[in-house]
Amino acid sequence: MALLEVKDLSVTYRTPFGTVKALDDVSFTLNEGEAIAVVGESGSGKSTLALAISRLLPPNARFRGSIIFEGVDLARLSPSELRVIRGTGIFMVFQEPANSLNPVYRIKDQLMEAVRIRRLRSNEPFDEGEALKEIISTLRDVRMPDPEIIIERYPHQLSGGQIQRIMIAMGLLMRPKLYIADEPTSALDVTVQAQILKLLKDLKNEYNLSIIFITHDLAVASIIGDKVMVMYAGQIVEEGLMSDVITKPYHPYTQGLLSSLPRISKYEGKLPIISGAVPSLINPPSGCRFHPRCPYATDTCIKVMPQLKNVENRRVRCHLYA
Ligand SMILES: Nc1ncnc2c1ncn2[C@@H]1O[C@H](COP(=O)(O)OP(=O)(O)OP(=O)(O)O)[C@@H](O)[C@H]1O
Repeated sequence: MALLEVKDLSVTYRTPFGTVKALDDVSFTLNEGEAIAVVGESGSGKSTLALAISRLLPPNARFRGSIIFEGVDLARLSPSELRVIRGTGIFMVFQEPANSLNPVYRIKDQLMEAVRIRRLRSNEPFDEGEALKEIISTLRDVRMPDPEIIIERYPHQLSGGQIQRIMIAMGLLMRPKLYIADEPTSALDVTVQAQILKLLKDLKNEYNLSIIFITHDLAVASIIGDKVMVMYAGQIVEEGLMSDVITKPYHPYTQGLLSSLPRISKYEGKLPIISGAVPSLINPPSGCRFHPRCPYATDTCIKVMPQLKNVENRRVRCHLYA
C-alpha cells in the first residue's frame, strides 16, 4: 500500500486581485522509504502542495481532492484528529527552520518535548534521563558536533546549519512516517547544503524515511530524490524516476531546467534555455500553461490543455507525446 496517495488536489487562494489557482488537479503516490523531489521555479505551487498535505494552508485558501495517508483521508479530518498525525505521522521542515523553534526555550527542552509527545502517543512511559540519552545519540546521528553543549543553547545562539540539523533530529525523534522538507537547505551555504543533503539521504536509508523534498534546484533534487515531480504553474508537467528524467527529460520545461545545470547535465548548452517567468495564476495562459515559453509550441498548444499522460514508465503533460 502506498504511504501517501494524493488525488486530484486543487488549491485556490482568494486575493484582492482575483482567485489564484495555485494547484490544479495534482495526483501522485509515495511509497514507504521513498523520496520524491518536487521541482519547479518560484510560483509553481510547490509550497502550496506541502502546506496542503500538512493541512497548514492559510485561511484564504480553499482546497478539494483527497490526501490519503496510511489509508486515512486527511482532507476529511478535524483539527484535533489532524494534531495527532502532525509530528509523529507527518513532520514538516520549512524554508526558514528557525521559525519552527520556540525562541524562549533551550534546544534541550524542545527536543525533550518531541520525545515526550512521541512516547505519549504510542502509550510508552517517558523518562527524562532516557530521553536525554536518545537526544544526544540522535544529535550524533545528524553529525552535530558537541551535542551536550549545543542542547543547552537557545535557537538564536545557533548557526543556520546547526538549526537545520536540530530540525532533522527533531524529525527523527518524532519518528514520522513522512518527512516533508520545503527548501530546507536553500538559505545555507553550498558546503553545508551538501552535508545536510548527504545526511538526509543516509538517514532516509537508515530509518526507512519517506520524504517529500521541495526545491527549485534540480541538482539538489537529484541528490535526494528516487523520483522527481516537475511542477509548472500549479500543474505536474513530468513525473518519473529521477535517473530516467535527468538522463532523458521529456517535457520541454524539464529540458530547460536541465540545460542550465552544468554539474549534472550532459545536455548543457544543447537544449533551449527557458526565458521568461512562471505566469500569473490568476489568469493562466490558455492551452498548455507553458506554451508562451516553449520553443516547440504549436497552435494546438495555445488552444488545448495537454493532459498528464503515461509515456513509458513516467507521466508527461505535453502535446509532443500525444
Ligand atoms: N497565502 C497566499 N495568498 C495568495 N496567493 C498565494 C499565497 N501563497 C502562495 N500564493 C500564490 O500561489 C502560487 C503558488 O505559490 P507557492 O508558494 O506554492 O509556489 P512555490 O513554487 O512554492 O514558490 P516559492 O519557491 O517562491 O515558495 C503563486 O502564484 C503565489 O503567489
